[in-house]
Amino acid sequence: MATGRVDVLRRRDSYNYSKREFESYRNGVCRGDGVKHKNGFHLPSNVHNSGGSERSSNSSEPCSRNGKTRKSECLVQLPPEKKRKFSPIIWDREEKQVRVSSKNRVVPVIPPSPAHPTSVQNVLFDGVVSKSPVTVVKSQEVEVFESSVADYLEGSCQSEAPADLSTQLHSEQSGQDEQAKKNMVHPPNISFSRWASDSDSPRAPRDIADDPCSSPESGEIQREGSGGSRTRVSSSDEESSFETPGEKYYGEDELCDKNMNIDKHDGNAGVAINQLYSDSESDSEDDVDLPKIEEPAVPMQGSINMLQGCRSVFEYEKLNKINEGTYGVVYRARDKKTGEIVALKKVKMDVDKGCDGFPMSALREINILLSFNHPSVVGVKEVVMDDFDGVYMVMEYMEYDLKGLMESMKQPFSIGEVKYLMLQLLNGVEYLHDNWVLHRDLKSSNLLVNKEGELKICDLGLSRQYGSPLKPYTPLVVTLWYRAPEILLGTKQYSTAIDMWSVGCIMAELLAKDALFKGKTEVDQIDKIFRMLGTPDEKSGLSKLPGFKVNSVKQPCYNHLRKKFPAASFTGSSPVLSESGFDLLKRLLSYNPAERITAKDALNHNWFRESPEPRYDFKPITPDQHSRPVPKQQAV
Ligand SMILES: Nc1ncnc2c1ncn2[C@@H]1O[C@H](COP(=O)(O)OP(=O)(O)OP(=O)(O)O)[C@@H](O)[C@H]1O
Repeated sequence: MATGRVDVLRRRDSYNYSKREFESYRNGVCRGDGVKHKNGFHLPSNVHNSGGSERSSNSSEPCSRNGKTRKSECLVQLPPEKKRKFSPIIWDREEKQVRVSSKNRVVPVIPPSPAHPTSVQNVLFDGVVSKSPVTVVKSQEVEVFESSVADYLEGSCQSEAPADLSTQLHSEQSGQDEQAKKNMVHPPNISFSRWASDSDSPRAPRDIADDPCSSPESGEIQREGSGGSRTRVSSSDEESSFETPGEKYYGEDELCDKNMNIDKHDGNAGVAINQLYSDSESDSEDDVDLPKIEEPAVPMQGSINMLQGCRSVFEYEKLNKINEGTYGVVYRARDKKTGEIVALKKVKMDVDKGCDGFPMSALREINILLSFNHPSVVGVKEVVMDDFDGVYMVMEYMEYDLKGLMESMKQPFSIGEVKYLMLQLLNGVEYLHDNWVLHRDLKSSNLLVNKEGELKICDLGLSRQYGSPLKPYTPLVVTLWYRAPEILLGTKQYSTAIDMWSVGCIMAELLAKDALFKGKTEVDQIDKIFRMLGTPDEKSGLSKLPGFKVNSVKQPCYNHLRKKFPAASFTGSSPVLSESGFDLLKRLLSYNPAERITAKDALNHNWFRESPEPRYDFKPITPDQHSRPVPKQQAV
């Protein structure tokens, strides 16, 4: 067995240990060793074992979720693994694999030989068979990804091609690229089959959700180019029901969207979204001469049966509009059959044209969220459509977003509450990063909280799998406040550290109930950062970046940050932060991306162990931020 595989297994075991605990807690599993935590996230060991205000893990606690007893969940459950629910990529150096598609096609996956260590044939996106040989010697991850994207781009979706894939992986530090590439050949703690199944068994048909069109690697989203604005319409009073066939409806944005869907896109949404559910016809050449494998009659547990196609949005009753972002309008709705309250995010069709006119951001978000499975990442249950090719993501409903929650609070969160929220956030970010996904738009309004106090990351429209080229944001659309200095200063190579900077900004915001750096322009933003954190020195690497020369503020490092978060406050006007807490904040806001703390290390930071301990019993007390009374005419 290759070293890489051993590392994988070791890592997987250690993950399952913590995951078992938190999943069992979340699912209300009645038995299990150790302390269970409300949102099932990884905890530092001595926090684990501490009692205090931690929520009870009493074994007699009824198994319940959302107040309903679920007998089945009282059984011992196998912990979900730290991987995607299904995978767009098969990486396996060990064994031959077959890929099964919805068309009963089987594509052999040829393991790379030492002579061809980077065979592209071992990487297949569903619906796209790798054809392009790759001869340049690069890290395996870079190569497989690059070839897949290239193949994808040869197909039906004309997305922007990556320009320089070889220099991206983990290489924020100039001069370390070579080492980074070497590391990537046998990366420590990185699986060669990160997304593949444990068993290396044939891929199940559910994998077809990861359609080539929906591949997050397949094109760069530039919000600034989208023409969309980031104006939010919060909890609009305007109510409108989903139009059923033969009915008329008058909701303003629905009318707009309807016209867009019909006139501008001519059904392309349907084409694109159906590609999430069934194999593309465009690769039909691969159907030839391939042996068939029976599809399992019953979909695997926890999976979504992608072969069924999209259900209709009319399965849901719209209750009210929650919010509107750049890429979607989010509604609160009720499942007509089960009565479950859900959030429906209607994809805006006019923001960016990715695949067949369907917004690439939405394809990415759908693809990633459908395949992800983590308590701190918002769950997407299914994708539904209306009669006008309007596409909706059906998500678990969350009563608050952190920004709105803070706005409704008179006092900032307590330190224990901040710790609990930070632990959940870090667990979610760790999961994204472990699955090679950069969120790239972490901010308080993209962190949802439910009435149980569970925090979940949402809005993965800008996210992408790293290893691909990443372009700097521009100030026009994406919120500046959480943007890492290296991006502001024009770096073209960035990685997970950009999310960690955002996490640092969020930590400060949670403590102070106010955003840390509220710049109006990119220059203003970087100026505010430098004034607060000091002028970066040579070692930070920032001074070499193109944008650095415009900044002339000279400040000693981190002094002002400490003033804002003092160790003690006699007036009570500033949020108090211990040495340890300040150390974590400083490391999150480290100028040098290579030195910026990772999610994993942050989770093990001493701050979470010291008193006061995280408030696991935290529940927001403000009324449901996203709900509205249901108008009579819409009642079931
Ligand atoms: N599952 C959910 N439950 C409740 N509210 C949600 C849910 N998902 C999103 N929202 C609300 O809708 C808002 C917008 O959602 P989201 O960020 O996904 O849309 P977007 O168009 O991608 O926004 P952005 O402009 O930030 O990119 C969120 O800030 C939140 O208030």
